[in-house]
Amino acid sequence: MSAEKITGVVLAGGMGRRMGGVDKGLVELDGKPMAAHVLARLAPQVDELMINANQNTEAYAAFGHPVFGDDIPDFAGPLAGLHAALVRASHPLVVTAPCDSPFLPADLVARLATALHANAADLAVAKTFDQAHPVFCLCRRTLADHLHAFLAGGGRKIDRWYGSLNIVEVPFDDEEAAFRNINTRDELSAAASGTLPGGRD
Ligand SMILES: Nc1nc2c(ncn2[C@@H]2O[C@H](COP(=O)(O)OP(=O)(O)OP(=O)(O)O)[C@@H](O)[C@H]2O)c(=O)[nH]1
Ligand SMILES: [Mg+2]
Repeated sequence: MSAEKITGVVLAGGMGRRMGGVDKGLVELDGKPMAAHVLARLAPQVDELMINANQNTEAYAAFGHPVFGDDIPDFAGPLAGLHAALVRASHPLVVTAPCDSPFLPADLVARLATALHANAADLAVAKTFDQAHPVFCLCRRTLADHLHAFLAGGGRKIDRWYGSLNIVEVPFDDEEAAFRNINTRDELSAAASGTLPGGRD
């Protein structure tokens, strides 16, 4: 792990429309909320852990980590959650993981940090083959003002913000299944039974 300390943030601020408008992080997989799966995988990889959620704050607080919502209203997307995280993090680096990817790699943070430092990048982001996984990123806290300006100017698209930065894409081709992403009820049942391929972002 890098000498610079890292704050981990579980992004659970979405509306879960493809699952019928539920709070996806609280939906259970194998008897445990999906956010709890993600927290358990991320906890050993970071020095501080927080949760970004815009609804059901008390339920998220029960996981035992600080919970905060977006500063920008009306579900502006994952960048709003990342911005709120950057301004609250205690540590110089912030890593994000979405609440709906319960199998995330155990070496996610180590590999992102190695690449970030080796390339002197502002942000490291995971990919498998040619599929980007933009909500799995490790980001310098000093980007908070830059991101704020992007959001204040109406920017919402994560790829467009990344396009303005010095980023490094980190291949996880050997761990493709770990990025399995659960957006619908069908994908949830498939993940529980472990029989069907998972969904994409
Ligand atoms: N903070 C914050 N996070 C968001 C927002 N919208 C999506 N996210 C997060 O971004 C990640 C990827 O989002 P999606 O898979 O599209 O989740 P979602 O938006 O809840 O689901 P859909 O409504 O079906 O698209 C998840 O971790 C979401 O919680 C938002 O407005 N604010
Ligand atoms: Mg969405």
